[in-house]
Order: sequence, then structure tokens, then C-alpha cells
Amino acid sequence: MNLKTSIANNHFEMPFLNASGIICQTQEELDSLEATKELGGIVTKSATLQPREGNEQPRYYDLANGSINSMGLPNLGYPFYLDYVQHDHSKPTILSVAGMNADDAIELMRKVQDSDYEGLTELNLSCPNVIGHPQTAYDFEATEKILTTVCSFFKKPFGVKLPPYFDLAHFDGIAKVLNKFPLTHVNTINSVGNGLVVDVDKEQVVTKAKGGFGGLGGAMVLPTALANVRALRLRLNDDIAIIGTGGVTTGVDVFAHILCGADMVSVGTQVIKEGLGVYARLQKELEEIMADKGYESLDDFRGKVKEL
Ligand SMILES: O=C(O)c1[nH]c(=O)[nH]c(=O)c1I
Repeated sequence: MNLKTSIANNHFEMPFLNASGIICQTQEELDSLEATKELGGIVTKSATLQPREGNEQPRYYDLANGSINSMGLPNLGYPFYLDYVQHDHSKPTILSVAGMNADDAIELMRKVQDSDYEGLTELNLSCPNVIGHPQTAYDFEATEKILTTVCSFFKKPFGVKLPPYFDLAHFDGIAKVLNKFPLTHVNTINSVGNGLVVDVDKEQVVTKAKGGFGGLGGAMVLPTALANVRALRLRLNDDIAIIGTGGVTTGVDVFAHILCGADMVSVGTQVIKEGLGVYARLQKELEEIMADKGYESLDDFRGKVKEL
């Protein structure tokens, strides 16, 4: 049985990734991902042009069925991550970058293009927690404009991180735009933006920024994540791979993401809840399910979810 997978000509021994933002902000955190042998690749915290403190605490809150966050893009600044990914690593890296606006996003991609980094880059078009900034990928025109400019100079492998969509016309709209560009992959979904959690005992919200509005993750978003993986798999060009992110807590969920079309699967909230040991459990559970069903490789079932 093998769990190998690939994105463009980047080959991964395991189909598991950390969701950007999860245990990937500092050298120590990135080293702990490197040391997690069941993790197929290392995704960096989305990097911005300038280092950022992020939003005020509390900015992450754990729930029985998931999490809410309004981190506000805390990161050490792109030079640190661009340097980190150019060192030798035991597994492929994905450098995540996020502009505070379109010009910043383009500038960040120029910095990557001008570097010697040859690995995967992921342009985050979906951060829901930057005060005063909308999630870019909800604006199809703006998305097309940014990708047109980026692709006029960026000649390295890159993909985009997308927010969840909730309307079939929106799946059509974003796929129509993305299919115009030579992307290696899309990563879907980012957190479900601007949810609100209320602590009834205290009669108050649970995170500080934006009046408590924040991105939702974990088990509660699994059906939305699977819908976005499936909808985009059905609409995107075959050579655009899909990283399925959202709602993964067990090997069953990993199987479901791949069955809906995911080439790799990221885990976020559950890593915070359980620690990096979660990846060994997910590998074991996925292999058990595949053995029960007689599947030898991920290709045996990827994208083969049946309709009724
Ligand atoms: O608040 C964050 O830092 C954050 N939080 C998320 O849930 N998704 C994102 O893309 C980002 I950049």
C-alpha cells in the first residue's frame, strides 16, 4: 500500500499537510513539522511584506466541534520564510504568502520570483481576519486581475488558497477565472469567514478583534470543505491539483476528501487539539480503511465519489 502523491513535479511520500497558520510561524514550529515523519510536506504561515504582530488576544478559541480564529496574520515577514524554504528539507515545502492588498501580493510574488526558491508557492487569497480587508477571492474580477499580473512575471510553480464558496454559480465563477492560469494547485478551503461564537455564561463573544467575528475550522466545516473540493475538482482543468483542507479529524475524513478529488489533505484545528501525533493516527486510520476496501494507492479511489 502506498500513500504517495504529487503536485506538479513535487513528490510527497504522505498525503498530509499542516494547514497554513498551524504550528508553522517560527523556526521551532517549522522544525517540529520537519520532525513529524507522517507529514508529507511543510506549509509556512502566510508571509506578508512586513512582520506582523497580528490581532489582539484572545484570537483563537477551541470548541467541541471545531475552532474560531481571528489571528490577524501574525508572522515574521516574508524574508524569514523565503530563507527557510531555501534550506534543505526532508520533504517538500509550500511557501504561503498573503498581501494586505493586491499590490502587496504582487510584490511578494516578485520577491519569490527573484529568489532561488524552486519549490511550491501558495498565494493566500482568502484571509478572513485582516481588519478592513475583504477576502480577495470573493471578488472574481480582482482575483483575475492579480493572477494576470502575477503570471506576467512569475514562472515558478504556484497555487492559490481559496475561501469556501456556498453557491454553485460561485463555483462556476471562480473556476472560470482559475482555469485561465497555469496554477499547480488550489487549496480549498480556508476557514469559514466571519463566524461568531458566544459564551452564554459570560454573555460575551470569545475572540477580541472585529467584535468576535472570526474564521471557523474543524469538524463543523467538513461538509463545506468536501463540497468545495468536489465542486472545484469537477470544474478545474485536470492539471490543477487540489489540496483539501477543512474539517479533518479522522482517517475517514481524509478518505472522504480524497474520494471527492483531493490530491493532498491539510489538517488545522485537529493538530491544535491533538498535537502533531495526529498525523500518525490519520495515516493508520487511512491505511485501515484502504485495506478494508482493497485499495492499494490513492489513485484507486481519488475523485471517484458516486452520485445517487
Ligand atoms: O488570521 C489569520 O492569520 C488567518 N486565519 C485564517 O483562518 N485564515 C487565514 O488565511 C489567515 I492569514
